[in-house]
Amino acid sequence: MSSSSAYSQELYIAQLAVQRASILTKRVFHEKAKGTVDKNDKSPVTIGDFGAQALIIAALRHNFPDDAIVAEEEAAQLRTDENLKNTIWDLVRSTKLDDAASEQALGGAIKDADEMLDLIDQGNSTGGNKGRIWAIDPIDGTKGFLRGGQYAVCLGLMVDGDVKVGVLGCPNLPVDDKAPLAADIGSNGTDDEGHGVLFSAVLGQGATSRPLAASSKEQGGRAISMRSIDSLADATFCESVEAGHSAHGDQANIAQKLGITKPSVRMDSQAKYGSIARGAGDIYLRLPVKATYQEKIWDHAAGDLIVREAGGQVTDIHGNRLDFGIGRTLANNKGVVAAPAASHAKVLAAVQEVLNARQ
Ligand SMILES: Nc1ncnc2c1ncn2[C@@H]1O[C@H](COP(=O)(O)O)[C@@H](O)[C@H]1OP(=O)(O)O
Ligand SMILES: [Mg+2]
Ligand SMILES: [Mg+2]
Ligand SMILES: [Mg+2]
Repeated sequence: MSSSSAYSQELYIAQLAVQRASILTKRVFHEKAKGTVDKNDKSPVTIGDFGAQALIIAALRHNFPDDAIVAEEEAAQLRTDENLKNTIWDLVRSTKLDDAASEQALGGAIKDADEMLDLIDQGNSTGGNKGRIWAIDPIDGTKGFLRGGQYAVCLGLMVDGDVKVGVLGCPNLPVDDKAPLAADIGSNGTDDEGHGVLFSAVLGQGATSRPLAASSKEQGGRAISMRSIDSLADATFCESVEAGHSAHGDQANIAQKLGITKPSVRMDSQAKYGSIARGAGDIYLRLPVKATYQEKIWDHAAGDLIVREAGGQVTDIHGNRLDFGIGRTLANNKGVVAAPAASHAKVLAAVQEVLNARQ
């Protein structure tokens, strides 16, 4: 991609920032006891989540000081837990990109532990449809991360509510775009040889993948696209591992209506979006379980763009595009239906039949 393309600098920095944060998450998995602490909402959050968020925000602040940031985590708990703060600080200050120039492009090291906490808290924007806003999920799929399954480091840039740049680091997905999705992908051990992929997209410029471990200087990547499926019966669909995050029963009924016979592939995180974008699966269904749950923008911004730039369509269960411009959540949307553009209407029709029958 030429350096004069729109958003080339944002893409470059976003890719490096996600690469660096992924190095930290892998270190946490391999080196640290993967202890969890309870957030108010009782979701598991590890030192990896805080550390990755600090590194990404530091990179954004250095390069784009005026941009707003919406990020999942906040530092309040670290301010009262010296041990936890120091553990994370040790990791953060010692995690660098291999290439000195790339590390420099991200602004280098954070000054001290207090600056780290302040950086983490700079992800507190309320979002909206004005100006430039980054959305960060430092570890999406924390449960997958903890069990050695799928997780993703997620970063998206929205401008006036529209996602323009999306980057997903998936340390435990196969590098090979053509690798079939294994049934055990939700808990396939470790991020060893042959694993680790970085998905990227810029609006109007297509989607790419490249090895996450590629030298951080390397630009570009391979173009990826969704599979064109002649018959939906041949499709593979992806869904959450967690039954509480999407309705497995309804999704099975939808698959049956579409004539799909292959079992669903269950995996955590936005790795689902990346997988279908490169044709390793075809459809991602996320039907609401709880009517009141509002999806978070950082759980979808990068994946939504990557799938659409790879030839897919992404809507909610009502057929509306995801609206990233109204705050930290997708309050205007319910659920997610992602499929190849040519098949999306059929998939959506099956979704609606099943949901209507539910009432
Ligand atoms: N009730 C819910 N319905 C849908 N998604 C949820 C729900 N509760 C949490 N999530 C979010 O879903 C994402 C993971 O989705 P998946 O199961 O597809 O991997 C996580 O970011 C998780 O948020 P959190 O990080 O706060 O746990
Ligand atoms: Mg979480
Ligand atoms: Mg998440
Ligand atoms: Mg998260």
